[in-house]
Amino acid sequence: MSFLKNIWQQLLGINPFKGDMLPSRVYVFERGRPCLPFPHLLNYKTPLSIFDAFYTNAKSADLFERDNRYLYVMGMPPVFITRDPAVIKAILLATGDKPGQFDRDTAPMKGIAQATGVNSLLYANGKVWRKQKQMSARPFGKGTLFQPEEFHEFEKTFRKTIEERLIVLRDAQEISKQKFTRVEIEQEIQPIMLEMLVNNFFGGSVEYKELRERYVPALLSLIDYMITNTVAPNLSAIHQFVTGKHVAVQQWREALEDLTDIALAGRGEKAGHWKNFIGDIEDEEALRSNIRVFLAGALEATTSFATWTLSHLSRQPELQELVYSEIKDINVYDPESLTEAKLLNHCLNETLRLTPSLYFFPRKATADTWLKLDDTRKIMIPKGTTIRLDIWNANRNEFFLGKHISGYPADSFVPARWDVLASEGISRKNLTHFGFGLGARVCPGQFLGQLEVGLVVGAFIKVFKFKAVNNVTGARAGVTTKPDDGTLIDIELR
Ligand code: HEM
Repeated sequence: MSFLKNIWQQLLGINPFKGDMLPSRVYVFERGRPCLPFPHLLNYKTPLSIFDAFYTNAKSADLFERDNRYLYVMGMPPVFITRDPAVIKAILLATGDKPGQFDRDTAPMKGIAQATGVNSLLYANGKVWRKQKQMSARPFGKGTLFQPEEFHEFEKTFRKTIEERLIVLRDAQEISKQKFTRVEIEQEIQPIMLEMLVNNFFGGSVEYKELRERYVPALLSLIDYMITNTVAPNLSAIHQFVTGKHVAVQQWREALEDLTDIALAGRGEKAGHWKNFIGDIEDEEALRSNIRVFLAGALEATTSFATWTLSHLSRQPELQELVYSEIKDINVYDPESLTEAKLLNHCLNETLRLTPSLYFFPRKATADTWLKLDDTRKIMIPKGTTIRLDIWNANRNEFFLGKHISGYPADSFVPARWDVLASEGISRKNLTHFGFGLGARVCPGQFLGQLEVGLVVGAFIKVFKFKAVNNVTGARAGVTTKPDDGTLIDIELR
């Protein structure tokens, strides 16, 4: 029935949305766009261009129509893309497990779920998600992680891990007798991030060399494979069969399983953070699913966050020096010191705004849903609509975050904007950027991630001055975004 209704509306050009303002339509074939407005084998590696394809021909004088677009074809429910922060905020706050609320659309994560399991906090919806959420609320919450004893234990072990790895880089620089060493810092950050999670957070025991040589490459290849497998599962299977790649895929999966075992090993003696996972775990497989997601997801997201911060700072030597003078005498990054390191915090916040790690959030409308955007405007999103919340473009939306509000253009990296906003009484609480999400499905790892990234970036700035090699760095987008040059920088000892 809805198929016929959709076809009917599509042929007659009837807008399926209702309300005080309506999204505008995108057609499959239009001129002047960077690519087709859906992922296929030729464009799936450049998802940011797919979003651009939605907006390229949006010429309406009405801002809402330019920022909110839909594709409506072949009797399928509409695909709705928005870069409008007000709409994104309303949808995030109306996402959850209650009847009629928006669900996470799991379609873009099908490949990921094949490797991690379907019961994880990331993939599940409804009751299973709620259970997982309850299980992880305490151990990942700010109240637990930032308890003085808990915090100091992590801060110390995290810092030790980071210092040990930076010493290797520093020694290499000293031995070379060169003023600068050129490095793709992303490769150095990845194993550090995994080490902090597996050894320090979960109390596991794995050698750094093994992390670097086996686990990081295996996880990255598996993530890449999972993305291809989501876009074109059948072609991917044929490709594996012909090239013999299935043997490699099997090895990557085994590596993820082995690392999951290592992370789980400390559970019996309540090592690392395991003491905070209270209560009986009824579903062991669901727990394993979550650990797999934490390992792969945290490696991706924290690396993205840290590399973007270093990449931005590598282009602003004066700002780098200001952050250095702020933190040079800080030896322990306890909550007080971290709060005092205001500029470092602004840099982290600005990084996640301008170059968010998770660049889109997928949602699905489970019912015809009326959304209230503010006191006067509302909009109805029809049941079955596939929703893509375009965080990358929303976070740089000039109208919401630009010069007239924050004193600086929205598409530039200016940590000082957060001072301007604060002086006007606007904080992250009321001026949303979506770097860690919002609402019920907000990132459970945000405090852990923020702590890890703050420590890595702070420690790095204390040892090195660094300069970008390339004048301009674009974004590479897969599961997360990263600087497309691997964060290629020249580092110099302080
Ligand atoms: C520091 C870098 C990180 C960033 C920028 C980040 C970002 C995000 C964002 C934006 C979401 C919401 C996605 C949505 O609404 O669709 C999310 C969800 C999630 N994150 Fe993170 N994350 C980070 C670190 C971590 C860490 C360290 C963990 C775990 C150890 C983690 C685990 C998760 C999980 C399981 C979800 C799904 C939550 C749910 O659906 O209820 N993240 N993350």
